[in-house]
Amino acid sequence: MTILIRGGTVVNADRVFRADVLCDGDKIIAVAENLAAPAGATVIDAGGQYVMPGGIDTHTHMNLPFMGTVTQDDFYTGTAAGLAGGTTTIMDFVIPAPQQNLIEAYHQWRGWAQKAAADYTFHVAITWWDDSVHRDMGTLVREHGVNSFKHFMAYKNAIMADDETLVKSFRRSLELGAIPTVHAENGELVYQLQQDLLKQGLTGPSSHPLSRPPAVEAEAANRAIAIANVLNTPVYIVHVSCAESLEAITRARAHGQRVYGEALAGHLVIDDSVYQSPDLEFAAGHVMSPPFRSKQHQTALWQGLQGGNLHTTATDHCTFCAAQKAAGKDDFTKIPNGCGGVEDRMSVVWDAGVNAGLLTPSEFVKVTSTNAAQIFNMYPRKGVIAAGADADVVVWDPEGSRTISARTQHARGGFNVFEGRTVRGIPSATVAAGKVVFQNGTLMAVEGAGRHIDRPAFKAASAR
Ligand SMILES: NC(=O)NCCC(=O)O
Ligand SMILES: [Zn+2]
Ligand SMILES: [Zn+2]
Repeated sequence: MTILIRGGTVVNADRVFRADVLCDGDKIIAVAENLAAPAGATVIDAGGQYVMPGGIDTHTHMNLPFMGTVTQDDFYTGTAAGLAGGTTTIMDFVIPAPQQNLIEAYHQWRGWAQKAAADYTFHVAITWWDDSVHRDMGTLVREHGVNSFKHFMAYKNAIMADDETLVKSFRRSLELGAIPTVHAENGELVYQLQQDLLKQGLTGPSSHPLSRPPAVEAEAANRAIAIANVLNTPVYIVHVSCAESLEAITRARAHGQRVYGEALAGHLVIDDSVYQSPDLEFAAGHVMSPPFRSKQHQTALWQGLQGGNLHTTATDHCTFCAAQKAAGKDDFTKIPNGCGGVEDRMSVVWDAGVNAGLLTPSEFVKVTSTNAAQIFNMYPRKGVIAAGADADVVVWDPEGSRTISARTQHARGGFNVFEGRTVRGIPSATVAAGKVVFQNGTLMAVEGAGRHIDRPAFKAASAR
């Protein structure tokens, strides 16, 4: 398929310029003014609109078995929803059960992802440690295109990585040229605070944020950063939600440490008042970890994105329906943690960031696509509008608007944390791997069209 996107303004992370964009097969082949349409080409008129690299959501959980249940969105429905919102690549997580062989888990997730409508790639979680994990990390990096490993510092008695695992895995990641990433919350503290709250009879969702205050997150962020500093590894902190974690990142970066931070669209615009709702289904629908915080923390996160101490935006898309959330109706610790957003991130960040004057269009591209591609070694295949890059392109209508609702979303779960929010700035067309997959409100996602994106190590793997 040949596609000419004509008359738009290309927005890359480094500059904004008038150009047409010609795609052939799954690649962009030319970016220049006044390109002629080849015979048979599909022409998209982008007059007055922006033409940007497809969004990369660095943090999703499709088809995730978690807390005794499985997320509502699988790799097809979740990636299709992303395409409707301008996200053309997701970075999902292989999360082996404790003692599960890493390679077996990797193939399990690859099997589930066969359905994906958009490109995908995997971080692999290190949830336990022995010699086979050390060995299999090498195999994943050398043979399976994995260059990032995830560590849950929370979820005690489940997938939590202790300090021994963190140290050994960070060291192994360095050896392999992979980047360690962390969910930074002190799992022991969370567990003890949860038990205290339950003993006091505080069993509802309003206890969820009380069991995970900012200091719990900051302790883990500081610990991960300290371990990375001693071992001389980079580290990427997922879903940074509070000022204290951001301060830890900022301080480390000021001392020359290579620390990266991710902000979630939800944490940027939703505050913790949601947990006080008398509608317990609504409050439980917002239970995710780390929890939504006060407005002061939202302001700090925006400053982090503006100042370059936070680098990516993601969603942690992890959808559970009301019936699943009801597993915790008598005990908030049993509410499956997770919220959606893959369909909404680009518009939410544009509306609350660019329209509010907090981000320029180029900064928007940086934090929704380019930085992710660079940090996780997919650049310049992804993250830029340039000849040779993948034909993942969003035609962005800065004046188009929509009101977000679970009633009209493509994602499953029947709930949306952005419910009722009207956003200005929406995709008028999404091109993924050289195919028009969304145009003027119509989704044309194809099950199975997504591809696994191999991400090479950051330096040649040793012969070990
Ligand atoms: N974030 C969340 O609450 N659920 C998904 C798993 C995780 O990322 O911690
Ligand atoms: Zn997490
Ligand atoms: Zn997550």
